Amino acid sequence: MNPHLARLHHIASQPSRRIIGLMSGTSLDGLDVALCRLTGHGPGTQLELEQFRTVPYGEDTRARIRTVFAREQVSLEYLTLLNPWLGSLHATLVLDCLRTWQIRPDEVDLIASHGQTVYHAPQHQHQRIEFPHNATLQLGDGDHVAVGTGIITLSDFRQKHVAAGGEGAPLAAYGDFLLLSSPDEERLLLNLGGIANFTYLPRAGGDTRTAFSTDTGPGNTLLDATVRIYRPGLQYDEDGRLAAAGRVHQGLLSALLGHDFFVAPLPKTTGPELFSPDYLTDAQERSGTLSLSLEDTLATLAEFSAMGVARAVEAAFAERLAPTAIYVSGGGARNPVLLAALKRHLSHAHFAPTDVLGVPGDAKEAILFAVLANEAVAGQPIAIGAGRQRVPAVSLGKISLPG
Ligand SMILES: Nc1ncnc2c1ncn2[C@@H]1O[C@H](COP(=O)(O)OP(=O)(O)OP(=O)(O)O)[C@@H](O)[C@H]1O
Ligand SMILES: CC(=O)N[C@H]1[C@@H]2OC[C@@H](O2)[C@@H](O)[C@@H]1O[C@H](C)C(=O)O
Repeated sequence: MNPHLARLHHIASQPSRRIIGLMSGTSLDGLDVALCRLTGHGPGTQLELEQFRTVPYGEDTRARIRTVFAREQVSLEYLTLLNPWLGSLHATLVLDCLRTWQIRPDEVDLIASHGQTVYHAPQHQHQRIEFPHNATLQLGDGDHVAVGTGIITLSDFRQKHVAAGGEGAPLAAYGDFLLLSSPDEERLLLNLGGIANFTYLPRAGGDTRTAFSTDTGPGNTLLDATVRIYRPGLQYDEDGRLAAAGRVHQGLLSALLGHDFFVAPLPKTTGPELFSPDYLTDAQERSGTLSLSLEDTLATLAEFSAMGVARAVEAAFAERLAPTAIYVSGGGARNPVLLAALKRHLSHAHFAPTDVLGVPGDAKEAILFAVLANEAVAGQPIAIGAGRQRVPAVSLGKISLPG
């Protein structure tokens, strides 16, 4: 037997595994590295987060990714070159973290690498009739991560979801369901990243077919892009200070909300391909607000993100009361203007950070991929959401051997 397959077999048969989850999200702020000890599998999975770090990307890395990120037209050569480069970069960053944590690579069982989404194309967004299916593309090839670190690597988690009829996202439902279901309450887990999404979890032991996750629209992506355009050098509106000094412009807000995405059935996904600076410019033109101040524009965009979340919650729970327990993660949880708007629109709910559930918000998505890898090698296809469209019961991820 191939010794790497023998090692994988051994890892899969152990009661617990040490897995590094890697996530690089749409905000391009850096690589999240979560060293997890996962015991068991399925709904009994236990998580111990041993270490976590976000390794910030340098300006050069961000610029390379932005050369292709969410763009319809790019150089095919550049894309081809970026794929192994990112994989090797991620391998190097993992080795740097392991050195800092004084852990040898052979003390880690698996890496679960999300890669970098560079283009997300659900059918409702690309609308090309010659391609009647969903598609999504993540770069940072798993073979490069495996060979570069010497650690068996699972990657490219989204393709199986698409192959089985999903949009390739959000995958959060699977990990949230395994780690965060509670017998005491039904929950919403709200992630405010570049794109905002939430997972609905019924009470543990309840009807698992009702669990699902959905994107709701922009989280921070338009806020960040606008700050970068008006204030080059700034990456985002720290603590929402600029937005707090502005006022919501109702005309611009209506124009922003006037897209079919906000009335499309749940679950649904989106990305910065749609919610780009052009989307804002178009709404500004239609509402005659091209010369609105930066502060008022940001205040309106924060309101827009919050209303996207509120509309999706209303749509999901049109016929009954929405869960009152909402746990928040993602960088947008640090934006007080966004949070205040959410609390206004979802006034029935109690908000708390996911940290109170033992899962630090900043690490949650990286942990999610470690959980998916754990299921792929030691578990079963994850059967949730069978009552909802596009939540396939599959195990996710491709396996790269280091030699
Ligand atoms: N102190 C802060 N004040 C305001 N906003 C903040 C603060 N800290 C982080 N953010 C916002 O959070 C963003 C990063 O969020 P996060 O890391 O959750 O995104 P991501 O994981 O890349 O996105 P996605 O989940 O869509 O892939 C920043 O770009 C910024 O907009
Ligand atoms: C295609 C893609 O990378 N989507 C991301 C993105 O970031 C947030 C939101 O849009 C979510 O749908 C997804 O990530 C999380 C981890 C998910 O799949 O659940």
